[in-house]
Amino acid sequence: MTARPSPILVLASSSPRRRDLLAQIGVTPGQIRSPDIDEEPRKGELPRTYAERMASEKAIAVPRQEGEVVLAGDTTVALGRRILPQAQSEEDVARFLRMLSGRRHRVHSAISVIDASERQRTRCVTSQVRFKRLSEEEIRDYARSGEGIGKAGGYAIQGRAAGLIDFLAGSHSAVVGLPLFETRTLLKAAGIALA
Ligand SMILES: Cc1cn([C@H]2C[C@H](O)[C@@H](COP(=O)(O)OP(=O)(O)OP(=O)(O)O)O2)c(=O)[nH]c1=O
Repeated sequence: MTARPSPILVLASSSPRRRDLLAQIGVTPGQIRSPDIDEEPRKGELPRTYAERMASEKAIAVPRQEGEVVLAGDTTVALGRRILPQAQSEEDVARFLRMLSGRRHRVHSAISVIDASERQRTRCVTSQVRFKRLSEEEIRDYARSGEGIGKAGGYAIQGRAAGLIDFLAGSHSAVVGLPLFETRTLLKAAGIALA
């Protein structure tokens, strides 16, 4: 019996973080394709359901050729039932941090993999994060750093925000953008060669 060649991995993401996270577990995608989907939450949609739907839709949205495996992800920051979107400006970052200051919030990080036989599997990891009680000066300094712009919830745990976070339960890699344990498991199941 001849061993089947490992399929080509397509990363359906425009996020450099997701590329770096994959590299951390020794995976280099053969192709990177940006998904273009409507990211507006549905009315009353719960944050976890939204994260799963986004990851699933991103995986479906990119063009796929025979023999390719597609991986997509979505990281959603939630305060109760409320979704905090990607911060677009320093003002957004400051506003989100004022909301997050001193209380726990959840980060839902979903991944979705479509394997070469078109089977799609989606998983979601939920982590809890708490910022210390932030002073107005800390909030302004962080917002001014620009780090939180383009990030869900307006912060980056892999950056200087780590110095303001006093509690994390769950998966650090998931908060950054990809739950690496679950990612490895799904990629293995899809036949991607992994160490
Ligand atoms: C909470 C948090 C989010 N983020 C980032 C990861 C994601 O890039 C972004 C969440 O937005 P996503 O919609 O998950 O991803 P994206 O739009 O950047 O990329 P794509 O959809 O093409 O894959 O926030 C961090 O880098 N660090 C953090 O601590």
